[in-house]
Amino acid sequence: MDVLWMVPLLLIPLLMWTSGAFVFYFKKFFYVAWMMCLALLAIPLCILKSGGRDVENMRLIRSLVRHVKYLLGLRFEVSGWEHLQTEGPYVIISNHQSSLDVLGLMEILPDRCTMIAKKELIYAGTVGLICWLGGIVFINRKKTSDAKSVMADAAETMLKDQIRLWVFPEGTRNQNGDLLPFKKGAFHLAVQAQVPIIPVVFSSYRSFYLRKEKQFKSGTIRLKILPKIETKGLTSDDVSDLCDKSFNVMHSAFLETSSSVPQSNGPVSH
Ligand SMILES: CCCCCCCCCCCCCCCC(=O)SCCNC(=O)CCNC(=O)[C@H](O)C(C)(C)COP(=O)(O)OP(=O)(O)OC[C@H]1O[C@@H](n2cnc3c(N)ncnc32)[C@H](O)[C@@H]1OP(=O)(O)O
Ligand SMILES: CCCCCCCC/C=C\CCCCCCCC(=O)OC[C@@H](O)COP(=O)(O)O
Repeated sequence: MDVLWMVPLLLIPLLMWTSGAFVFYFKKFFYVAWMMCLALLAIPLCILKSGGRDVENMRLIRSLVRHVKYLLGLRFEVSGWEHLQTEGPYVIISNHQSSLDVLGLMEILPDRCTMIAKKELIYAGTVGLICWLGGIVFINRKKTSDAKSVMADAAETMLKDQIRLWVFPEGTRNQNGDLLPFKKGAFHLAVQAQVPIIPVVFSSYRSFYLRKEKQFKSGTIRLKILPKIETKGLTSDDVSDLCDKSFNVMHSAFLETSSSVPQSNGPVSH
């Protein structure tokens, strides 16, 4: 009889464990904490290897992050690898749904490639420091003139140091099931440096990850690398057309890959 009162006590954690919201918070917390720990490990390794801020550190960061997808029950299906076989600098543009995008980015990140990010990221503890060591270019989105001049410098550095840059042209995270209109920075950057743009599309996360509904199941993400778009000979007058053209190819690819995303194939939590 005495043990009967323990039944609800045992049921509560069991119910929490099987509830979607618990799994959501647990996986989110684990993801952030694990990335923070990995960054802590990466910091001394990067400093020992390159002595400080260097795009080459991204190789090490990439190799340390690759296993994280397994821990979260995520799978990537990549297509269009051949489009990344382009010599020299280029600008990669992709849609941006969540901080989980970092996992897909690290799946396909080419050598000598770093990112453009909001400046607030530098304050994200060990992750912020590893972003700085990896050569990430920080911009102040609230001050367009500052952001433009940082990106103009980045165009010069790309050519001088043979660096590739990954930009999220939506300018913010977006999980509304479609793409946001693109900001122009990525296209000015590519035109100023006269380098090609390689569009990359992540399929919708909505079949396994819903922030508002607190759902984070196992799932498959399709990553589609699209053919490069040349910018040789283009000027700032062509930026709007280039932006529209890039949006259109990515939008079609987003709708196509997202409609055929397989449902979760790992253990499903409700
Ligand atoms: C082991 C380790 C574990 C841990 C491992 C961690 C790994 C580390 C992974 C990190 C991963 C990072 C992930 C970060 C993800 C984000 O931080 S996303 C947010 C930051 N990124 C961005 O915002 C990029 C996209 N934004 C842009 O490009 C925007 O254009 C800018 C530059 C911010 C400007 O913003 P805006 O003023 O709101 O934008 P916009 O309407 O485009 O431009 C206004 C005018 O300026 C003009 N303009 C814009 N840019 C330029 C330019 N560069 N030159 C000349 N004119 C320009 C436009 O043409 C426009 O003029 P009109 O054509 O209308 O006449
Ligand atoms: C205040 C700085 C941001 C706090 C970040 C918390 C620490 C994150 C720790 C581990 C996650 C590892 C991946 C880190 C890269 C996440 C990049 C990211 O997704 O930044 C958000 C930015 O794209 C758009 O921001 P907004 O949605 O416009 O706002």
